[in-house]
Amino acid sequence: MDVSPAWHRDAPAPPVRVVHLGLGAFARAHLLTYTQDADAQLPPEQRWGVAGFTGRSPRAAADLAAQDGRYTVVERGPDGDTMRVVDALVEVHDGADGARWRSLLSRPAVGVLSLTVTEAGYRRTSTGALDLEDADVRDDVALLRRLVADGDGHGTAPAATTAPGRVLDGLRARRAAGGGPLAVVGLDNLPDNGDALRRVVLELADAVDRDLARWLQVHVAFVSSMVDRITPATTPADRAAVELATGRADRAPVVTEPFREWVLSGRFPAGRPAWDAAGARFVADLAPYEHRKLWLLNAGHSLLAYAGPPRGAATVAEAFADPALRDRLEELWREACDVLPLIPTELDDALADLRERFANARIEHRLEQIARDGSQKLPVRVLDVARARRAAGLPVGDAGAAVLADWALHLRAGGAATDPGAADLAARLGAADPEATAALVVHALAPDLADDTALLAAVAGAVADRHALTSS
Ligand SMILES: NC(=O)c1ccc[n+]([C@@H]2O[C@H](COP(=O)([O-])OP(=O)(O)OC[C@H]3O[C@@H](n4cnc5c(N)ncnc54)[C@H](O)[C@@H]3O)[C@@H](O)[C@H]2O)c1
Ligand SMILES: O=P(O)(O)OC[C@@H](O)[C@@H](O)[C@H](O)[C@H](O)CO
Repeated sequence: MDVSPAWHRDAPAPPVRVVHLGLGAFARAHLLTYTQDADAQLPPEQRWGVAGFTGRSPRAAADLAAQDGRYTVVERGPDGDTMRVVDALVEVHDGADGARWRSLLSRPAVGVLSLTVTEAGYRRTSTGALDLEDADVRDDVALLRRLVADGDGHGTAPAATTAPGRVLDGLRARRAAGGGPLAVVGLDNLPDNGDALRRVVLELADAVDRDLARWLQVHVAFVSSMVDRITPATTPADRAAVELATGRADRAPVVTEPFREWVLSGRFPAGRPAWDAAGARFVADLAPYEHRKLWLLNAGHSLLAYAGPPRGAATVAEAFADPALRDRLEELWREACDVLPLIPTELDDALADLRERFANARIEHRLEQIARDGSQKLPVRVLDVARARRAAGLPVGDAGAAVLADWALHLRAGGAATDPGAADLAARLGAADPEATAALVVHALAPDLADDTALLAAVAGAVADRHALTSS
């Protein structure tokens, strides 16, 4: 594809050493800025160039290819914007390009495979296992069995469909080519995302070829990471603002907040960018960091996403400015802090940051975006807190229970249209009474808590309160 002269590089592109799946807004605002900053002091040939593949639609690849992978990151603070061009993305491809995917992942020089494919992209059941009943997963099993049987290293075969399928296909090609060990890094909002990936990829490998599964266990390190940077979907107004400020039409800018955080845990057997030089932290125990992020920021987002729209709010900042929602949010945060094993000052600092970040009205983070796929998000944002409170012998958190009630109402109002994982539940909710609604919701999201009478009563009570409000 012809690259517009406005986007020509000033220096040669670095070699590909990271392959990334999921070229969404977040990867562009987070992984790629950390990688660029990590490489800043190195000559081009020693840098870690990133090859990006789209997860589903080819659109982001087409937009970015026209700019040689370069794009503008707008850091939008409460008082103004700063803009920078990111150069770390050196190749962009449609994820359906199986041949290029296999070829890059076969190279010994590629040391990292990273992913941002959304929570739903892991294709897990409610127990965290790979959903082997999923039709796309079944198709991937058949494709991968054929490829293993053919001994096809790169080939012209079509790409796998699912993210676990693509990861396994790339690793299969790497093994066939003798490409050596590799680190696979998760950057989605899931606790222990590296382990979640390991599980679905290994379960898929078991279904495809046991030898391949054994090779993975020895040669592939799955790295978990907690990632944080609020990055809404880019709007036409964002693109217009970038063109006005830079004089250059950008088809793929991202708008993000100034704040960013990355904490990783795991091994990198084939090296990695010096992300620590850019502020990332490497720790032995990631759990407290990811719980802090998921139980405070992400759970808070979900609360606002389901409770905000019925009160007229469309964005995080609008919902955060509503005193009633703000009270509920502070209560939700107290319930989570009760079971977060961090020192009080660290929690206070995180909450102070969150209050500032949620209040940033210049970041237009739409609640409808956050509300999608609640069936995948609420288990790790809200139900894990309920579990932790139960294990600690603490009373059920009413603010957490109320999020589940609001979600049930959101599904009844058509929310399952953007949450395929909740379609069955939404069909069963119908006109169920509060007790039946609570039982259905808790059973769908956390079967292990289905006998928790206190939780069921709290959710039913919150549903009844909402019914009373709408019928009064
Ligand atoms: N946006 C944020 O503020 C933010 C912050 C922290 C973490 N994250 C994580 O990053 C993920 C992506 O966020 P985003 O803002 O880039 O979203 P986005 O909608 O811009 O991009 C989503 C990406 O995931 C891919 N994808 C979607 N569904 C998929 C599927 N079923 N299989 C494979 N790939 C799939 C898409 O192709 C796209 O590349 C989030 O779901 C979250 O887990 C986002
Ligand atoms: O990106 P999602 O869809 O997993 O969730 C929406 C938000 O809660 C989330 O993106 C946050 O903005 C993000 O996790 C901040 O780091």
